[in-house]
Formats: sequence, structure tokens, C-alpha cells
Amino acid sequence: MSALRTDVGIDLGTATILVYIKGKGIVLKEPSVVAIDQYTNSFLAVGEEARRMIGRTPGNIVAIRPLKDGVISDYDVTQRMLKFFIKKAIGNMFLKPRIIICVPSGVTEVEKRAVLEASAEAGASKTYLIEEPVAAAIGAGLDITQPSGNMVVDIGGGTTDVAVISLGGIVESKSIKTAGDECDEAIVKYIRKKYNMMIGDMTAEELKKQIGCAYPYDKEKFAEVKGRNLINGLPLTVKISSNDMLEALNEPVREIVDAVHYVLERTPPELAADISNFGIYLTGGGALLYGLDKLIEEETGIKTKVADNPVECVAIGTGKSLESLNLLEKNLQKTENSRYR
Ligand SMILES: Nc1ncnc2c1ncn2[C@@H]1O[C@H](COP(=O)(O)OP(=O)(O)OP(=O)(O)O)[C@@H](O)[C@H]1O
Repeated sequence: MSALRTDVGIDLGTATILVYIKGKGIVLKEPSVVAIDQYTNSFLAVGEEARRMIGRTPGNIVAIRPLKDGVISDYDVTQRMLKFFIKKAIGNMFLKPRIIICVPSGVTEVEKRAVLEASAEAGASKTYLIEEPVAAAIGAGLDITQPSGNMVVDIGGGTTDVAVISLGGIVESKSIKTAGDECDEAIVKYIRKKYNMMIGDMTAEELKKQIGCAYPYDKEKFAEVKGRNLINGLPLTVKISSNDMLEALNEPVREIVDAVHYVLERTPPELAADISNFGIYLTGGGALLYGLDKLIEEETGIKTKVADNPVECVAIGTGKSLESLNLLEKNLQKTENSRYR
């Protein structure tokens, strides 16, 4: 019977949800967004379709991200969303799956419980939690089972997790609520102040992906951005430069670099020596911000590398940990669903 059981790994991210099925790999990757009709409380759209509705909905419809800031801010919606994605990814199973879900390293016991309950409600037979930096390190291809220090900086939508991992566990870490979303907000604020123009979060995110940077490009880049003129209320188009982006993103980027320093300063010397040999690995979508690796390398003097497939690292790591559930057992918090029924 056990051969029929499916093991599922989920990266329940604030920006993206990825589902990994043992033996198949990543089968689903969608924005963690739902559009809800407030009159009926029913879901109108989930995932990519709902993301396109952000900032464009009439009064009775809201497009929300229930996991904003790396925590479950709307429990009921998260639960329904998780259930929807699990069903979409695996269909109706004969045997209920075992599920490993990734959570940011700073989550509270209450938030962990909320994730476990949501998973149970979504049909898991057993749910295990794995801390995001551990999954990110495994996904980045680091051998964390050895007694040597590995540093991972996972920059997601809502949180940045900086962690030093050795022997499969976190030795030192810091989780801050500054990541991709804060960068988008910083861009919105900067453009409002400098150009008297209001742009939406999605436009800011596009701009960040196009010409955003944490370190100057060799050759300055430009992009046109459309928004609303705050003085006369009319549509406006402005040409923005990558140097604008550098200035706009200075504060959130600085907070991320400071978090790396904070963890390095508290890392035991033997492990710090390992990190300076092996380097720092950046994972998560935020790792794709141009020049962040260069900046961290310059500021710490330690070789810094963006992992392959940074957006998928956590899901891949969660998936790989399914293969060695027993080995990682001590880092996983096991919960029988029956406790929550
Ligand atoms: N090319 C890019 N340049 C800069 N940022 C990017 C790029 N591609 C994606 N991002 C950002 O990465 C973030 C999403 O990353 P990811 O999918 O790893 O987050 P998450 O795992 O859902 O969030 P969290 O770890 O906080 O739960 C978004 O803020 C997105 O704008």
C-alpha cells in the first residue's frame, strides 16, 4: 500500500507557492494570491489569474495575498488556498499524502500550528514542517549533513532568512521582514517623491525585475513606466534609470546586508572559517536582484553566489528532504493530523 502513497513537498511562500511531488519534481508554481467575492465569500480566481486582478478589482472583489510578510495573516483564506493547490497538484488520492511544508525560520508556534491545521484540512495524512533556510540550503545543492558551516541567504517576497547551517541544523540565523515586497514598496515611494507619480505594486515589481539593482550596472539602463500624475490626476509616462533604482532600493538592500553581517558576527569561528572557504549562497526570487551578490561579496569579503534556480531552491530542497525523511527527522516537527480533528 505504501507504494501508492504520495509524498508532497510545499514551499508555501508569501509570493509564490510551489508543489513538489516525489518522483515527479515541481508540478505546480503559482502566485500565492486569491481573488474573493466579498458578498458570497467565494473564490473567483486563485494563483496567476488572481494575481492579474491585483489593483484592478471592482468594490465587491478583493485580490489578496493571505501570507503577506511571511506569516499567515489570513488563516481561513490560506487554508482554502492550500487545499485548492494541493487538490490541483495531486488530484483526488486514494491514500492521503504525507506533506512537508516549508516555513520561514522566524515563525511563531501559533503560526506553525496554523500551517499544520491548514495542511490537515487540505487532506494530509501527516504534516511535517521544515525551516526555509534548511530547505533552501538542500535545494542549493549544499551538503548540510557534514560538521561544516554553510551560509544561506533566502530572499523571498515577505522575508529574508539568513542562516548558518551545520550537521543538518541551524546554528545561527536571522529572519527579517525586508525582502522583495519591501523593495517594490520602496520603488513606489521613490517614484511618488521624485516624479510626483503614483504607480501600483505590480508595476514597481516589473520595474525592479527589468532595471532594478543593488549594485550599479556597467552601463546605465532605462525603462518607461506608466502611472498617475499626482498633481493633475492624469496618466503619465516617465523614463526611469537603473541609478534611480539603486537609490530607491538602497534602504531595503542595506537591511539585507546588515542581516548578513549580524549573523556572521554571531557565527562561531570554526564555522565562520568554513563559510569563508565555501562562500555565501543566495536563494529565493530576491536573489535575482541585479548585483546583490556583488554587493554582499564586497561588503563581507566572502565569495557570494546566486544558487541555480533560486526561486525553486526551497521547493527542490523540500522535495529532496522527502527522499530522506528519516535522516532529517530531527529537524522536522511531526504532527499527526488526528490532533487537529
Ligand atoms: N528578476 C528578479 N529581480 C528581482 N526580484 C525578483 C526577480 N524575480 C523575482 N523576484 C522577486 O522575488 C520575490 C519572490 O521570491 P520567492 O518566490 O522566492 O518568494 P516566496 O518564497 O514566495 O516568499 P517568502 O520566502 O517570503 O515566503 C518577489 O518579491 C519577486 O519580485
